[in-house]
Amino acid sequence: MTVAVDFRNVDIVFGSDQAGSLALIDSGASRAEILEKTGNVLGCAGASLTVHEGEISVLMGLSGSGKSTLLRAVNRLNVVSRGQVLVKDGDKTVDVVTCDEATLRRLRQKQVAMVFQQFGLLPWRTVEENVGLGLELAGVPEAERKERVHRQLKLVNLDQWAKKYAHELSGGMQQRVGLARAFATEAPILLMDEPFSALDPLIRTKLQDELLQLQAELKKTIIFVSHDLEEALKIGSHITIMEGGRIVQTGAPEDIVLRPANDYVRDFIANVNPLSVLTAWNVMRDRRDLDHGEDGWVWLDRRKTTRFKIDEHGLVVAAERNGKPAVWVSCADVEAHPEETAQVFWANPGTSLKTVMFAMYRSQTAPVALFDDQSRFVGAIGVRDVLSAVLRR
Ligand SMILES: Nc1ncnc2c1ncn2[C@@H]1O[C@H](COP(=O)(O)OP(=O)(O)OP(=O)(O)O)[C@@H](O)[C@H]1O
Repeated sequence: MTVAVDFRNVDIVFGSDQAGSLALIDSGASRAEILEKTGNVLGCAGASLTVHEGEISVLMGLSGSGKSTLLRAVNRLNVVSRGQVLVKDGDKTVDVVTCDEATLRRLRQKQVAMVFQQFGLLPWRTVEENVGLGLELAGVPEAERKERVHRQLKLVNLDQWAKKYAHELSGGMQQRVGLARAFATEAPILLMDEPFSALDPLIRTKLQDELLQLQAELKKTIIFVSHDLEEALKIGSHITIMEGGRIVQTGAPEDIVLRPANDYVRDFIANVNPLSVLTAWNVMRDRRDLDHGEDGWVWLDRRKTTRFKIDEHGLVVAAERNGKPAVWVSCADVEAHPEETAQVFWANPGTSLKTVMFAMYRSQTAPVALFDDQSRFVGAIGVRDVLSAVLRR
């Protein structure tokens, strides 16, 4: 995987006593202590985070935790006090902290685009003129500019609105213009600072869906600031949780939900429904950890109600439930099957836990088997595995 942005031990201090503040950071001082002793504000401290190409990396945390500060280091809207911010620039890597002004200007025009919370549209310009602003500043000729602007407006379904002014559009539409403006630069890296938080919940959900659809096609690298964990879990490939200027945890959504690093993260996830993020993979027991009997038989559950006979290729050749022969059926077909005990449902590791639970419900709590892409048996999920994941125990 190619690295698009690499934050290495980034400290950002707002104020004039940089040396004094950095020494305090090194001694582990909190933001409040640094403020008291130096009068400076700690933006972020010791932040290390690697963002790979094509992922949506979400920075999450309470207000003032340092998310925007870190984000704005990527295009040097914030000056880094110490550390490196390495940004992929074609075949090279540029340290934004130390690069010269000309390189920075080129990065801002071609590599890194930004989408703001308050849309940041110029009211005296039409939609198309707003979308084309970055291209105009970069000196892109008019004909090419027009073509690129219209392509982007079409992408966000606003081509009919090209000649309107920002105030004639709803909030959701204005933010789509903001997205189109960022896309128009064709920059591979997008910085999004709470882009949807000024919108009402329904529009917000819709724009999140649209962003995911666009991302599936455009495959940008997106660093996205949010203070809403539901949003982070929905759109993030990785989530980084910040507290008081410091990163407290980075991981895939399910890592955060299953293994919160401290009480701060635990408080965040307290109201998250684990079913919205967990997959079969997160809760299964590996086949090696199951009870193996004779002749290739493996028990799928601790209660020993269900077992499979597995051949030397890892394929299932026979199944038994409550001592009687059973068939194995995909979870995807659960609705099509009559409720009966002589069947065992199977899923893939990527199947949602919700689907697995429904299959369990339909089979009087029988365990669910897991098969890989080649139909080999890889593990099983029993009721207890589900309960412990849902109860986070
Ligand atoms: N330009 C600045 N000058 C001085 N202090 C700043 C500046 N920008 C941010 N700060 C301070 O740095 C700290 C982190 O702010 P930051 O905006 O990064 O937090 P955040 O997590 O993005 O919060 P929010 O969700 O409220 O935007 C805050 O205490 C803030 O007041």
